[in-house]
Amino acid sequence: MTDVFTTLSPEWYTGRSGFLIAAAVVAIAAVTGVYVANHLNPDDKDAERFKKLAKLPSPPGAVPILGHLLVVGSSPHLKFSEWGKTLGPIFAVKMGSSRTWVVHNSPHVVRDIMERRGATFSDRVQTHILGAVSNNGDMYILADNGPYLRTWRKHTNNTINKTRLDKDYNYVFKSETNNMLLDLLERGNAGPEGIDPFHDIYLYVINVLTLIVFGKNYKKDDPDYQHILQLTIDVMVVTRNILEEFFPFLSPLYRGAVGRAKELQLEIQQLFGKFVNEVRQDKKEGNERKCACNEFLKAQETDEEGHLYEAAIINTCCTFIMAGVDTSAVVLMNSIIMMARHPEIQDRAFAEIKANIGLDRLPSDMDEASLPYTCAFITELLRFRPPTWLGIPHSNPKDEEYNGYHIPANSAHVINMHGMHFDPDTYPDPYAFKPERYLDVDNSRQHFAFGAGRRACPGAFLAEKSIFTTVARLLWAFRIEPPLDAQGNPIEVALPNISMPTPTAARVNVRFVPRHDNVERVCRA
Ligand code: HEM
Repeated sequence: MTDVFTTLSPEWYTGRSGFLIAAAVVAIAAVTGVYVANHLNPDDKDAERFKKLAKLPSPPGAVPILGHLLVVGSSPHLKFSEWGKTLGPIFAVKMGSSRTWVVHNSPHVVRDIMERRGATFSDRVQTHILGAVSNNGDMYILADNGPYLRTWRKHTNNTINKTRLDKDYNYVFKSETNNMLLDLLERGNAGPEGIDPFHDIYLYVINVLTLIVFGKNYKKDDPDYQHILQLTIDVMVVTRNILEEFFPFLSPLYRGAVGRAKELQLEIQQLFGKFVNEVRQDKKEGNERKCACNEFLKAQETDEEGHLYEAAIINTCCTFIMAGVDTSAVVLMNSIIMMARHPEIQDRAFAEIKANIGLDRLPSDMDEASLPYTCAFITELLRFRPPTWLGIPHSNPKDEEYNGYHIPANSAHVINMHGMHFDPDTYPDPYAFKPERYLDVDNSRQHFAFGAGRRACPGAFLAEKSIFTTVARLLWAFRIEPPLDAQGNPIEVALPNISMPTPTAARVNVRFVPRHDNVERVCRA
């Protein structure tokens, strides 16, 4: 905006017209100023207001160009939690030369900003790499808030809400866990060194998702399965490249990564396009598959808004798989690690399962209400080691005010799960793994693993159902024990690493020792 009072600076008027003119001009300006202030572009008025607001507290140590990057280091969540102790529940850091990052360090800030003001704080942070890999937001996980996102969140909810999952997809969790248990029964206790269940877990989570999305599952050596697994890893690697976000002025240096992201998008369109076509073909031939993709194709026939175009369907199907595979696999691997480290927790959970379900059938997700300790184990797992410590940043397209602070336009908002999940006021003895902390407390906000507000994970029900079924069945079938050294002594299974902001699934060896003789019979029944 042109600032009336800057235009009327002394240099401007004294040099040319003398004090009389100056006085007249000032008088006119005063009147005009009132008029202009009342009729300014609202954005300009806002800009004035925002200038007067306090700046968010910020830690020391920022330097030109790099901002706080050097002091933040490679474990930002750990540093944010440390800073939160002195800076309070919300503060700002400068990550590189670009936007302000706003750290949400307390549940009430997340509630006030992301939940109550979801209409304003629900864009995503955009970079060329993210734009390329997502086909400019066709993968709606990376799209800004708007009609496209709303349409796809609506279709997601219609397809994988709790009722639909219970009604249409229960068989998926049951059959896929059975396959995994039988495989582990065969290989899991063959030698003292145990086995690494990484591929069993990935096969399970990918099959759960491909069955729900495309009505199709795979064997480990199927080339399509291998391709999905590889793409999941490649997309994860390319989207982790966030230096472009921190130093946008170096954009020529990122061409290689943007090119790679475009290649991956092409690969996604080919592979997932093939899957979508198979579903379409079956539909044409009257063999409609019961799957999310088929529902999207049906909705496409009556789509008036134009958001269900081919690339959108392909990328949404792919998003379900990309968003759900690693996250669920990390949680399941962590569940195995925590079981191996805590025989007393396993024994208590098994006792609960045996008493309430018995050994003649497998537990299912319908048993949640009668297995509170098993549920508490999973909740504690999501508090103690969520698959990401900072979630996916939200953004606000315009300048905003919060509690007297100015939140600059295009800020990136992160939920610092680490700070909140280890807050001793909410979770006494926070670094201890204690499922029982959830048994007597009515704590509806138990963790932030699934994010918050309008962008909160729409796959949370699916993930919870899948994780509960798997964990309850592993506990029912096996005692998970650490591997043994040459002398037959147990080798401690390491805790999942806490230093990575987005950890990958841990690689560990454990032994799956059958708890009873019914495992094979019941799994094959
Ligand atoms: C333990 C498993 C999972 C965890 C911990 C998890 C966590 C998250 C988090 C933190 C976000 C970002 C939320 C935010 O911005 O506030 C998210 C978004 C998302 N998740 Fe999940 N997720 C899991 C499994 C799944 C599954 C199985 C699906 C499959 C449908 C899925 C689909 C999505 C999608 C589509 C989004 C983007 C939502 C949007 O941008 O509006 N997630 N998830």
